[in-house]
Amino acid sequence: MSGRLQAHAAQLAEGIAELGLVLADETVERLLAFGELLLKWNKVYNLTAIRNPQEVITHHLLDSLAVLPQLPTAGCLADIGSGGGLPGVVLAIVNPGLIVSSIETVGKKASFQQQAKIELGLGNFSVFNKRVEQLRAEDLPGGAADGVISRAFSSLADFVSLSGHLVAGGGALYAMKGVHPAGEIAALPAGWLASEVRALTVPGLDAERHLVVIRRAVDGVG
Ligand SMILES: C[S@@+](CC[C@H](N)C(=O)[O-])C[C@H]1O[C@@H](n2cnc3c(N)ncnc32)[C@H](O)[C@@H]1O
Repeated sequence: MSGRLQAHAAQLAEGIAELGLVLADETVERLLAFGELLLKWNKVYNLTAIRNPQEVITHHLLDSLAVLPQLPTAGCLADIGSGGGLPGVVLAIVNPGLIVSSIETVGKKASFQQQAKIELGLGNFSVFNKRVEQLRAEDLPGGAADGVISRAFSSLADFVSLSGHLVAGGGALYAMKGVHPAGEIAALPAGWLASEVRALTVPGLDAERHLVVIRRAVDGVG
């Protein structure tokens, strides 16, 4: 593979090792290929504020990979407000056993993701160009999702209100956040609880990152 990210391939490999992940060379090549697509099409599709190749590695690829150990490894995962496919495309690339549905309301961003799906040969990835609140659980491949994730989408309360109907019984919502969102956790809608708030370290990213896991109170956690 050639392209602007190739000069940063070693940084990606080191970051993957630092996260304790073991990925096949072919998988790492696919991650780089997705990063190249983001860089190539960003101007046309207005996908992300990040235009620097090194930041594509840290802010997009490694940030998305950092949550991997906390997520279900099989079943269905829905990514809400996925923009240029983050973290959904990355998670689909590294986990072929997971069926990933990506929900994005802006047509050109969804089109980019569909193109990435084709170019990267992602059979376990589907894109829905819809507002999440208009999507029914039965529209997802496999029905209600075992996990529903978002990054930079909304407050935790809005995430739960707009997307909670897509979570299967016993499943969870996963919100990728910056600083510890204590105030947002206190404002969660009735019937939902933050069962875990985990501080994450992302190699090369000098910023606070947290993953908030939210479950229905009836699932007996809290
Ligand atoms: C700040 S961007 C984050 C994109 C991506 N998750 C990331 O981290 O790079 C939020 C995205 O949510 C999408 N969005 C906003 N409201 C939505 C809704 N109700 N349903 C689906 N997508 C929505 C926007 O179009 C936008 O692409």
